[in-house]
Amino acid sequence: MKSHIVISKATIDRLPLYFRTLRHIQEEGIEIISSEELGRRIGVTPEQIRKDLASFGEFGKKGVGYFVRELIRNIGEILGLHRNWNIAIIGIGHLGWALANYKNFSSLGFNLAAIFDVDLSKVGLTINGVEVQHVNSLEEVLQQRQIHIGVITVPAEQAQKVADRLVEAGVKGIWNFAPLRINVPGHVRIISEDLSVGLSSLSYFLSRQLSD
Ligand SMILES: NC(=O)c1ccc[n+]([C@@H]2O[C@H](COP(=O)([O-])OP(=O)(O)OC[C@H]3O[C@@H](n4cnc5c(N)ncnc54)[C@H](O)[C@@H]3O)[C@@H](O)[C@H]2O)c1
Repeated sequence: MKSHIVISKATIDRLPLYFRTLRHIQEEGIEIISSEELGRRIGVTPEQIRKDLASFGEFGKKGVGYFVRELIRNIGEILGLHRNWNIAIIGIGHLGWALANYKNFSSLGFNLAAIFDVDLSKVGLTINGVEVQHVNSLEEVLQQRQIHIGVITVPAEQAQKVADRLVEAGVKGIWNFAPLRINVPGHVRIISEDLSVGLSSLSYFLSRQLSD
């Protein structure tokens, strides 16, 4: 990778899209793909793809295209997906349950290694091969199982407290679904998802259409 170049967040956000699309292309048995065809499938311009990939090195062959297998490997390495990340889900309610059962995470190298909840009626259940443990044992289990990423799916009022415990236990990445801003120290990376953002954007565009 070209270390002196600052990569924009927009570029990094597009890489998983390239990765996912290339994997579908590979499943179709296609070995070489042009940036035009890749762009058509993803809905971005070929120039954008070439520019994004050029930030990380030289991929593809002029006049030939990208070698699909090689590009999947390269993008996977850029995204760190060649490592295996152990993840823990905290809060196995509606959303936690859905995430725990999402099979695609494991194909990307994310290993669901622990699940916690405070509700005794859920403790002891097995979900996607992982036993739900009481949140009281969070620190001990996180250390034993070398958890890298904590997924927060508890009610908002519990989320900061859970995040503090994750940080204290040594987790370096947090994927937060609770609808509030969570504070973490600088060495911890946090990504917050807000599903209402997508719906609100749709609402914005539909409102414009209706008032035209
Ligand atoms: N359901 C959705 O579609 C959705 C979408 C976006 C965001 N969210 C957010 O995700 C979070 C979870 O939503 P949900 O619908 O799954 O809620 P839920 O009430 O169904 O589940 C929450 C779970 O967290 C557990 N819990 C509570 N306190 C805990 C603690 N201190 N430690 C461990 N577990 C604890 C509860 O026992 C329960 O099992 C909320 O913050 C919600 O706002 C939900």
